[in-house]
Amino acid sequence: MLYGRLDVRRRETADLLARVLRDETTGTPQAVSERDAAAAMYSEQLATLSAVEEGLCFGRLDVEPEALTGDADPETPGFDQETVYIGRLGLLDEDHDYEPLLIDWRAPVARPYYTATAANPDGIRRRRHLRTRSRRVLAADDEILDLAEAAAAAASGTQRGGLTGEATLLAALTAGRTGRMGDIVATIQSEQDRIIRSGVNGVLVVEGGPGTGKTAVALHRAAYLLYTHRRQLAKRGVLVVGPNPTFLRYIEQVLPSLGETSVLLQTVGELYPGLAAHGQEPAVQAARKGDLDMAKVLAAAVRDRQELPRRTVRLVVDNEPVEIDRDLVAQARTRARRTRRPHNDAKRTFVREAIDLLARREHDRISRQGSHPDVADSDRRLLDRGDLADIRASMRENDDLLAALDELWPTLTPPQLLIDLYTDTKRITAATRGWSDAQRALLRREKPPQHPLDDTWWTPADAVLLDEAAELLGEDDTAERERQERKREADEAYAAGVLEILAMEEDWDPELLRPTDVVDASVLADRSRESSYASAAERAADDRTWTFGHVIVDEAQELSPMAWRVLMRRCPSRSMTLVGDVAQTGARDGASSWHGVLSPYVAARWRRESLTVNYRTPAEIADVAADVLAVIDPSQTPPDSVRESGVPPRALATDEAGLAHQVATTARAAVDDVVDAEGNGRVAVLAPGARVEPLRERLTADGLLVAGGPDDERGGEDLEVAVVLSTVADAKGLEFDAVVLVDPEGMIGESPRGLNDLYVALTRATRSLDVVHPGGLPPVLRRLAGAHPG
Ligand SMILES: Nc1ncnc2c1ncn2[C@@H]1O[C@H](COP(=O)(O)OP(=O)(O)OP(=O)(O)O)[C@@H](O)[C@H]1O
Repeated sequence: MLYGRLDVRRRETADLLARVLRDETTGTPQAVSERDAAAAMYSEQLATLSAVEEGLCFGRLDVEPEALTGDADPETPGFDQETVYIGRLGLLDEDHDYEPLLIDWRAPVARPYYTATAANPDGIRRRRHLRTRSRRVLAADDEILDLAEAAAAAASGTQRGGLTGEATLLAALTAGRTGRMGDIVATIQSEQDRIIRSGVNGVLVVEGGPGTGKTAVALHRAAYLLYTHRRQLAKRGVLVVGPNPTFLRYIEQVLPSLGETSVLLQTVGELYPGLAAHGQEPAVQAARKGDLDMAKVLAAAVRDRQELPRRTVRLVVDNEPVEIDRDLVAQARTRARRTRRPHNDAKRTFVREAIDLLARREHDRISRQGSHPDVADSDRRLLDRGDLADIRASMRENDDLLAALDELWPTLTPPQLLIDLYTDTKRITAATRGWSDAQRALLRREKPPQHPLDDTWWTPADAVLLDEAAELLGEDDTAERERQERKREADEAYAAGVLEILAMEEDWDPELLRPTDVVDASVLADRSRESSYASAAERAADDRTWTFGHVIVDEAQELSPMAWRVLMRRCPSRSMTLVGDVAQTGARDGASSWHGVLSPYVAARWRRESLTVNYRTPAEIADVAADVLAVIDPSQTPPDSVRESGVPPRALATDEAGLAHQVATTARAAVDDVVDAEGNGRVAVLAPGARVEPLRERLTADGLLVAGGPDDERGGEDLEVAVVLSTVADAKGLEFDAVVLVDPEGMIGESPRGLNDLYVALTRATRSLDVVHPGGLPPVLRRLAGAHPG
């Protein structure tokens, strides 16, 4: 019945869209704009309706009749129903007084589906979990929320305490991985739900060990916030920042599958518009560029470009000699700097002041000449020419003079500033007072990029510096902004009219997707700007000064202090969700404490939530990881694994000569073990950086790896193949059915945070773990040796 209803909705929306697109307009800009706005809206609705096909309805709540008399808000759909069905979106029954047929998982009435327990049933008698594939029900699991029955079930071993919908949850957790993260709407657990629905304001830090669902929770929180605070957030959009392109590919389908499109996913390297920086550099170098000190260095680098001439510059303007000397430039420079405006903006002051000073000098000189008693009357016309305003005007039009001033205070773009700095030792020295030569050498680059925004030349740390440089350089776009603001106001007034007409014209389904629910006048006006129907997310991607309604940072422990500075600029409201695990920090300049990261921006005003259950790693593997955590930070408690796999992790000893062979054999066995006939199941070979390329050759030759990456512009690893070979840094946040971990000793030795890397590598597997070690087994992994001596 629900799918039938969904089909009707889709048909209706498709018809409306078709009608709008067919519509003959009068051809006036307004009519075109009106049609395009309606078309964009229907397309968006259609996308949402298509996205919910799989798992449309996944739960049912039976409410105690007496609980219905509570003081629930009568506006809330389903508040007075004894049975409610929970699903991916809300559907109403138009023929029966708009009774809710399906309740959106984010609506308040759906909440007990995730939080009710036998001890605290929240008015719920029974909770049913439906497992479906396509339009077929595969299984239904019931939970009776009654203490006595729960105790009996626990005693008989059929139900374990603390988990909601255990059978459905375990089915989800043990399913073979596809290389893309899926949503968890059907099985969100109580501690996760609390975080997902936490208030939108302020900074929320979510901590939890590996596999506790931090990423899943962060993405569902984005969907929840957009649903609950649509008006506030749809317009500004939500930004999700992830650690690398591979990770973004891994998660990019989750939000669209929840019907959300106003979310922009970016890596740090993409924060500067027009650039997807993925150049490589050593960790020490990235750390140096990520230090907060770089803000001062860049400011100094900009000041260094506001030069004093070494020698007096001599020019001829209007047949008169003009001299630009140090004193004059110094004066003009001081005045320009005093404006405290960005460099390119302050340039106008510099040029105006310099010309003014030159003109005065010239004026004085001419006046002196003109009043000399020996000057013949015929030459007194010089005095007329000595009119100050005239002198200024002709100087302002003199190309040579302007070029000379331009050299002293050049207009700069952010890439130019950085390229000029990196490629010139003298400039580096001038900007880095107090640095050692070794530190300075970390900024030096030999060759400039072919193209100013070459993605492979710039590194993610550079992208952050480009943003900082853009702040310091600025652009003088005041006039342009004013023009746009005026146009926006006019567009908004117009859009309000369009909406009114749309609302009157159609017999709108009074559900979630009435036009006025999806867009308001300002959103519509935004969309119709320059006939571009880009979503807030798309427009935000092109605009460095865009500020978001909410910012979510995943693997937040990896961000450098400079990157935090940029993100805080993108979110002046400080409505943020930061998820991470300090024990997994791999970056040298990453966070070792949240307090250190946040206090410069929000002082002590942030709240913390924790996740404690590990949904990914089976207990056998988690125990090995826990030994490593105990060395990294003994004060941390490892999360509890939700299940055992029955497959003990193995250590496989080899030597240098036999390493590649051992890795290939182990990976092949893992593929046979975990990849099923439908192609589900993924294997990762995780190795220290230096071993990746030699292994790639071998695994490709053996037919285990396919050459070539994904063919979209984001880059990163292709995750939809059976075997992935990667460093730990690139596997951050990902998961695989089986992991072959190569050379743990090498991994530990590779960086000062090598143990953290080992910890991350150990916690990627949902089923099996094999550790191939060419040298001895590191003491921290002795548990593996115990299980498999030798
Ligand atoms: N409530 C849930 N129902 C079903 N699956 C879940 C649930 N919570 C988490 N998972 C699954 O557990 C796995 C780990 O989740 P996720 O990647 O979000 O963890 P994480 O805390 O971000 O891990 P890491 O710190 O290692 O990146 C994912 O496959 C996720 O889908």
